[in-house]
Amino acid sequence: MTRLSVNINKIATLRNARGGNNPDVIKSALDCERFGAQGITVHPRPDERHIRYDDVIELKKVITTEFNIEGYPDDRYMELVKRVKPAQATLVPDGPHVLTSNAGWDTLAHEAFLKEITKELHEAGVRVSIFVDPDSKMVENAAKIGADRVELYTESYATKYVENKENAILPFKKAAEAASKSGLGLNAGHDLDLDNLAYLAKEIPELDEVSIGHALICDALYLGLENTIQMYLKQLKI
Ligand SMILES: CC(=O)[C@@H](O)[C@H](O)COP(=O)(O)O
Ligand SMILES: NCC(=O)COP(=O)(O)O
Repeated sequence: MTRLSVNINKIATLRNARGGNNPDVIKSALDCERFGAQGITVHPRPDERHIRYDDVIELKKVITTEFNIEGYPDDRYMELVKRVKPAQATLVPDGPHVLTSNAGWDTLAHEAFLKEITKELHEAGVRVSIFVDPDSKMVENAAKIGADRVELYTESYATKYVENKENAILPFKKAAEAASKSGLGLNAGHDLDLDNLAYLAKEIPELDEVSIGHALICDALYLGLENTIQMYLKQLKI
């Protein structure tokens, strides 16, 4: 069954808005776990506009489910991940000033760089997932690089789902097949929500994990966090 990792970036966005500690990011992570989340995801960005590098260090001390740290593998990210040793590092090609993640890696063009980074993370005992668009060539080359998993960037699925879900899922099914043939584990994320999640999980049963933040935290404002996590988990039961 597909596991749900809750991305808590947006809780930190809210906290940072007032400069205090409300909502408490650490408590929120523990509550997500208590309510059934099977992992916690964070994506510290260089400007620390939501999750701060210090949050990541504190979170690691208390989290008991899988900890996933996403980010561009610059020196600061690598130092943090090697120190914290999460279950998984998800490598994302974001420039420092992007509003949010907006593309997957070109694993051919950046093969040598990603190979070196993957090797360093493996030496630190961290599982490596590479964020890619649903493109079989990019997936296959992630396997050549030595990654353990790929995370499929689902923004295009979420956008197209509204018009035509059968078309929206097609490239993702092909990419999932390429991952499976290449011996890679499979994650997915970005803009997944209560409308589009169940269909993704049903059509791609080999999906190991989804990481969901923005929509889940927005829904939680209306529905309450415990109730929201139960509803997401229900979407994953196929
Ligand atoms: C890697 C990815 O898919 C992103 O969704 C990211 O984790 C979210 O980052 P922000 O919370 O900064 O938009
Ligand atoms: N890897 C995707 C993620 O962590 C959350 O993306 P989103 O749900 O905030 O779009």
